[in-house]
Amino acid sequence: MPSSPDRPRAPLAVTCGEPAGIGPEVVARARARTSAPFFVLGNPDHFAGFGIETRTIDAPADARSDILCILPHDVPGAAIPGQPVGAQAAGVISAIARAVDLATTGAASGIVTAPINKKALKDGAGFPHPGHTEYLAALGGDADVVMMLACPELRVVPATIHIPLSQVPATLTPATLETVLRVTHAGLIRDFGIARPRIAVAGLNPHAGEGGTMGREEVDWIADLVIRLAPDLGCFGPLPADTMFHAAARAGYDAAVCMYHDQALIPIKTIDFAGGVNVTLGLPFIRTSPDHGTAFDIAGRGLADPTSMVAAIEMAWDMAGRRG
Ligand SMILES: NC(=O)C1=CN([C@@H]2O[C@H](COP(=O)(O)OP(=O)(O)OC[C@H]3O[C@@H](n4cnc5c(N)ncnc54)[C@H](O)[C@@H]3O)[C@@H](O)[C@H]2O)C=CC1
Ligand SMILES: NCC(=O)COP(=O)(O)O
Repeated sequence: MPSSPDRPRAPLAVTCGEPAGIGPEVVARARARTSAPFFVLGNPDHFAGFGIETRTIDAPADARSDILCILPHDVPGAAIPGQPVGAQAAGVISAIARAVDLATTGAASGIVTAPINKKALKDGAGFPHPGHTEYLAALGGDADVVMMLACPELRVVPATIHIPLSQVPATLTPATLETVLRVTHAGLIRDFGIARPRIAVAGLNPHAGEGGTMGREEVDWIADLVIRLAPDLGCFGPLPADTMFHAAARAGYDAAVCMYHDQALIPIKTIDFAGGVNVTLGLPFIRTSPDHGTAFDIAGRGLADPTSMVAAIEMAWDMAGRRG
């Protein structure tokens, strides 16, 4: 059942992510750093040992904000830092689907995903998706979704996501870029409260092609598309990507739509790796995630910084409040 202004919001559903990674640690440590209500779906044993009091609950409505509440989910066996266990992969995946069900029925206000290791899920359970974003799009009825990474100084959207660089030019089409721009525009209004979003569009090629001398996509179609959509979507460009992320340039837009994964993610992870949040726009439910991955190199060593997980939880909670 969806929430409304006169009914208390349901807690957030946090997924356990890869047990061999830093997900359980950052979820546990996040509990002490935010008052937003959440529970985590996973194996309670995986959340012990972080010095955070835990409690197993029977239903989302039992979640409390002063204690780490765990709704048990079948992810069998011990968590071994840095070493994924094949038999756990199916549970990691089904926890995501269960969280989506809870959000869809209103038992959860939204979902926050702890990081998964894509290779571990492929090896362990044949996971066919390159990441959460694509899996959630499928669970959301093949929704047109957009990956946005956001921190206080910058929001970026990669128009193509988890594909080889060699496939980017063929995957980018006027139709796909138009969809990305429309979903981004709608998300900035709905979830970030920006009445008239300004969207900067990066070029694909060095110097945004420099008039066709370094690649033709910009002159062949990107510029025309951006001009056509500008009155509706407040977009402009294509801009040379190397000069659109310095502080003065960032002040001129609310989000930068980039052509491929690293063009978008390198600037934001450089500016604010600790505080960045990954949010999926276009889904019929709220989903955020920390910007980092499973970090096997530091798992189990007490070094994981929970700041991004805290920011992801608080962003999802704010969005839930905004949506009502
Ligand atoms: N939302 C998700 O499920 C995401 C999953 N991944 C997956 O994570 C796996 C590892 O990816 P990598 O590229 O190595 O990125 P990573 O983010 O896991 O690690 C990169 C570097 O940052 C450090 N680091 C990451 N998070 C940290 C934290 N909270 N505190 C302190 N240091 C931290 C790590 O120790 C490592 O040196 C891959 O399988 C990737 O696909 C990556 C990004 C997001
Ligand atoms: N590099 C971002 C990333 O891998 C996160 O992807 P997703 O699992 O949120 O789709």
